[in-house]
Amino acid sequence: MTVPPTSPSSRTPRLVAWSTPLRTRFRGLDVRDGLLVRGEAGWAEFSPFWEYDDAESGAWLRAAREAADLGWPAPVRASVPVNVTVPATDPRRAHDIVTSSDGCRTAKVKVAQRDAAGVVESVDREIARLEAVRDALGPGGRIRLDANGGWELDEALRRLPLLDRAAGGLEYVEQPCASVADLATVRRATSVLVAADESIRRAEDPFEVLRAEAADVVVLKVQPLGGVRACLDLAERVGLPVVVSSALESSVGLAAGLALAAALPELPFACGLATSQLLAHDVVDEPLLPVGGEIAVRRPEPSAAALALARAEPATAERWAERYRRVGALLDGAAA
Ligand SMILES: O=C(O)CCC(=O)c1ccccc1C(=O)O
Ligand SMILES: [Mg+2]
Repeated sequence: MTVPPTSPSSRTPRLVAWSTPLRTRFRGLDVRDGLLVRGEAGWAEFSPFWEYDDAESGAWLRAAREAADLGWPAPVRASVPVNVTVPATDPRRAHDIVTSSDGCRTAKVKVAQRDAAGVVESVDREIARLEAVRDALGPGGRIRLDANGGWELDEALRRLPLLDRAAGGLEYVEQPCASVADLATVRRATSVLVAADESIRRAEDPFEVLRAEAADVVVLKVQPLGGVRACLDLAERVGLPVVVSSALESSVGLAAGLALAAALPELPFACGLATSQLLAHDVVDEPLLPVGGEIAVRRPEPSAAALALARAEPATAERWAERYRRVGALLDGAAA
């Protein structure tokens, strides 16, 4: 891959790799990177996490091809209410993140964080984080949790009533346990609503959640589910309330999530699309950030000025170009 030394507009490269530190460690990551791809319909993002193999990355590439070649269905709303995303961090930092979130009235707080040795964070620390978030939000704000499937069933059942109390009421808990069966048990045994995330986007069969009556809400992410149209189709077939979330993309990738949230017939919950707040640098001049708790629906383009701070090193760019080529060959081979 050739990474031009000059501005993207003067050389119009088809592929540009980006990389940025995160402001706060998230999902065990300190850096996020990805690839921007320009097609007839505009700039697209291909950014599967590095632990995803080529087969699982195929859906992410289908989403990028849709954005680059086709664009997205028309919006039915002009702005999308969003949550502030609070990583598994200390109470002071959690408080700061919420107060500097530009008016978000919903906070999504990460819990069930495991350290390098696999030891789960104590419930006392989770309680302290939730108290700080409630203090920062005030009584009117909503708090949801995301455990990323990290609790054993007994941990979830023991902790959720305590966390519900510490938060002053939870909106829902996202993926408290890994298995669909455990989600169903949590849903039946506690008063907290359950949202399914990994059980939808990394599952062989996303409808298992429905058959097991394991969730009240589903989280949809454009890249892992193969594009905006694929998500709209899934939302229609699932028939449960949908929350659109990011996969920690740059604003080029976030625009696809925003297009999905803007095109859904119903949008009863705030979406997890305010994650440009977690990046030290974004690839566009005016990142997709909330104003008054909502992000205006638009599709920003990468700029040379922004990429001056967010461009990947040549070795990283080479890895992305290779991965893009391999996943593309796999997809095209599989389709033939
Ligand atoms: O929903 C949000 O607030 C932010 C997105 C988010 O949490 C996320 C970002 C990248 C990968 C996984 C997840 C997740 O929801 O588990
Ligand atoms: Mg999640």
